[in-house]
Amino acid sequence: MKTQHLWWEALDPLLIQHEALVAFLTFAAVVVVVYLYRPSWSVRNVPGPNAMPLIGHLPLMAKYGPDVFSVLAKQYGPIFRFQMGRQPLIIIAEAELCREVGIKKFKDIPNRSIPSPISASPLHKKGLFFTRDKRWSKMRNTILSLYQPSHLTSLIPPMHNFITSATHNLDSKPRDIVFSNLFLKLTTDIIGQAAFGVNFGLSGKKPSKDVEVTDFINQHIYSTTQLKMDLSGSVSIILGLLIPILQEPVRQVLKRIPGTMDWRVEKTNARLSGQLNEIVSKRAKDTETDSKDFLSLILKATESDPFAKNIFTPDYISAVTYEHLLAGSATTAFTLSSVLYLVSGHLEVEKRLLQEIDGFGDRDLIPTAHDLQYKFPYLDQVIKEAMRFYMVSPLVARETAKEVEIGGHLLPKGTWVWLALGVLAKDPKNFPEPEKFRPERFDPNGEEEKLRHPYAFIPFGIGPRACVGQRFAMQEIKLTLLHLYRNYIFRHSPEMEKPLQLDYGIILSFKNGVKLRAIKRF
Ligand code: HEM
Repeated sequence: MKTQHLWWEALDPLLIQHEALVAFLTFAAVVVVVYLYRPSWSVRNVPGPNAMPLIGHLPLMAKYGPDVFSVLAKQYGPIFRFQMGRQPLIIIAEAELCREVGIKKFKDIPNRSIPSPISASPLHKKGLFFTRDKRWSKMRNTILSLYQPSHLTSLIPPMHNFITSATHNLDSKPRDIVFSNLFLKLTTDIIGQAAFGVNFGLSGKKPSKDVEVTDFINQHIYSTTQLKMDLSGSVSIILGLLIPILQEPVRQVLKRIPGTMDWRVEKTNARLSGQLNEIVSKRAKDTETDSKDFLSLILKATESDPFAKNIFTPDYISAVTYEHLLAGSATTAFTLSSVLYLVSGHLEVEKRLLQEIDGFGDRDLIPTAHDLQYKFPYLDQVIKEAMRFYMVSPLVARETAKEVEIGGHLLPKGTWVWLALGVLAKDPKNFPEPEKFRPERFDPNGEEEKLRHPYAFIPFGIGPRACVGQRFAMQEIKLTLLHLYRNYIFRHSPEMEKPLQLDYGIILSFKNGVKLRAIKRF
């Protein structure tokens, strides 16, 4: 007691002497506390677990992994608060509320929030995904016009060529094939051709020797895999999660220090942007070309529409073309791997699928876009069920543009509202026995499908901001599966873990790949 007294007594003159410093430190501490707690304070009425200072609910993420939002939805209901570091997210885990956010109140919630891995990367920020308001709607309208059914139909022959070449003689390969890798190469080749008019040559029989292309792809893979949403990203990305105000200044310092991850990411993105800008400017000069790739079509659209020209400056064209490579490869590859993995573990599904596919006609008959859309109803159900079972993009982001009421809670302008598509897909109210792989649940004549809420299954998102590449992806997925099952069946490799481990990045991926054996059909 006595010592404590002396301690204070000794401190007194010091405090008086440094009155200004003490006042400043107290003020700074208050500012820090207000800064850290202000966002969560503004949504404190939304239910949710207690958050730890600074890291929020990240430990819950580490504890429950991908299931964290299902666990919290059971405890806190269809709308709850989850604290990603300092940033609160309002998670929506019910179909009707998703409709409210994505469609009914779209005018008040038109944009996506920008997570910390993206905010440091202009290349990723200038794509359709993260552009906002008027610029987004103009960009989206121009892009949508390029996805007309006639254009998609014209893509079938090149898609088919890539598929046959990538899946030729699979049974003669080493016994286990890592299909997740094979599909990533195939889908990158397909989207590379469709977006840039460039054959990356990753999946074919003769891999490309073109150093520039290989370099570009390597830069792309590095840049993409660094977009982490947990605490394993670069220092500036982690700070962006915890203390966003420090992200940019720290990134500016670290990007100049060789050897840091921020330095490597900066160098990679600069190189990638440089290569992209070069492709765009070369193509812009090449006015004679009648190429139908996405880049050429955008350049043509900007020539005929002065408004589009203002919006689509070369940096935005590069970003949006590159975004196609990013958005259109890993998602589609993941879906293909999921289908093969799940079907090969459910032989009754495989039997019905093979019957439908064999019934289409001769093995060499290439289907039209119309055939793909209408002549494979069971294949449709299998793909949907695989996408439900492993939802590649289990969360989609939105941000309120003004104060708005959702599910009885008033959310201020700037609130991050995320739709938990993955939770909806495993909700037994809409999908009885959700852990069972049962494609028949999507049979349009079945009771389950008829009773289900129309927005319970939305793997491509919802409303005006839903995926632009949906029809492209479905065409590619069906064409690939049709070709594969005409020629092979697949069996799990004994080397593969059960159940499959998943990895969380910007989207989901298989941690150790999907390893299968291909058996030739005669
Ligand atoms: C199985 C394949 C795919 C899945 C599951 C998927 C899923 C999604 C999801 C969930 C969104 C967010 C939607 C929302 O916020 O409501 C999205 C947006 C987007 N996707 Fe896809 N996608 C796939 C393939 C593709 C392909 C092949 C492309 C390009 C050709 C593409 C390009 C885009 C773009 C540009 C956006 C942003 C749209 C906007 O903000 O206006 N996606 N996708």
